[in-house]
Amino acid sequence: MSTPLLKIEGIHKRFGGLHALNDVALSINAGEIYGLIGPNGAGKTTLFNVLTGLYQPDEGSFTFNGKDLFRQKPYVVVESGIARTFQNIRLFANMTALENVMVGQHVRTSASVFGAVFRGPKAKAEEAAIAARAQELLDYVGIGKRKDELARNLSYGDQRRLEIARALATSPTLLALDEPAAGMNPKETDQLKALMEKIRADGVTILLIEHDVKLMMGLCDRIAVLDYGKKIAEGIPEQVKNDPRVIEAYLGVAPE
Ligand SMILES: Nc1ncnc2c1ncn2[C@@H]1O[C@H](COP(=O)(O)OP(=O)(O)OP(=O)(O)O)[C@@H](O)[C@H]1O
Repeated sequence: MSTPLLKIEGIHKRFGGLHALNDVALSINAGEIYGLIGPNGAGKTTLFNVLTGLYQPDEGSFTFNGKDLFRQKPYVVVESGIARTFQNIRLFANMTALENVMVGQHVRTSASVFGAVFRGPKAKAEEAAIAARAQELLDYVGIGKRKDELARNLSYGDQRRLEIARALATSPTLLALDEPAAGMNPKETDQLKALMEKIRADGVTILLIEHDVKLMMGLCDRIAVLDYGKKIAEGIPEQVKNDPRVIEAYLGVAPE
């Protein structure tokens, strides 16, 4: 079997007396769309925060693309090829859509601050290339015509697309999306599903948290279920949907 792209084992994260992640293990293969579901407070976002360096896990191991990322800083995680979006949209509200994506690219560019301030030919050429790439990414997610709009004036669905474009600007190998369909209407959700399928077809692996179970069942190759910080099930959507532990976790009662 090939080595997984991302592998975590024995991850624990405690907040005081609360055991938010309890011995969580999972591995994600390159090219997968891997879903993470579970009731409110199950630990999904905490796991994202651990995987992106925002939270330091107490125990465990974490490798990505052959590199040890256990307890690494967020910028190291991004440089290693993991990008994310947030459950609560975190855009620069008073910057344009284009500028938001340009900011996302700085992790992969080389011009120094000195060069940017004095705007030598190298800095100017690099800035033009960054703007062109940002425009490409806006086109890619379907909001190219809105490039000059301030982020705060975009519709909710377009803001979510812009967050994805900004994350893609770091040229990730794995894109982690925290509830990207939250607040979307059915049409926007369908468009988002198509966008995620396109991103995967273009070679980016996707890790996805989402409460929209129908979307998850139709989109994910595999799904893991968290409940009270523990992984209680993992498998293809059909298996997970019919797993008695999952039904109990969601409904609060054991199935008949
Ligand atoms: N920084 C923190 N300090 C203290 N407790 C936290 C912190 N972050 C998360 N928690 C707690 O950890 C538990 C897991 O929360 P988390 O946000 O990971 O759940 P979730 O599965 O993403 O939930 P939701 O679906 O509601 O977003 C919750 O009880 C939450 O209150």
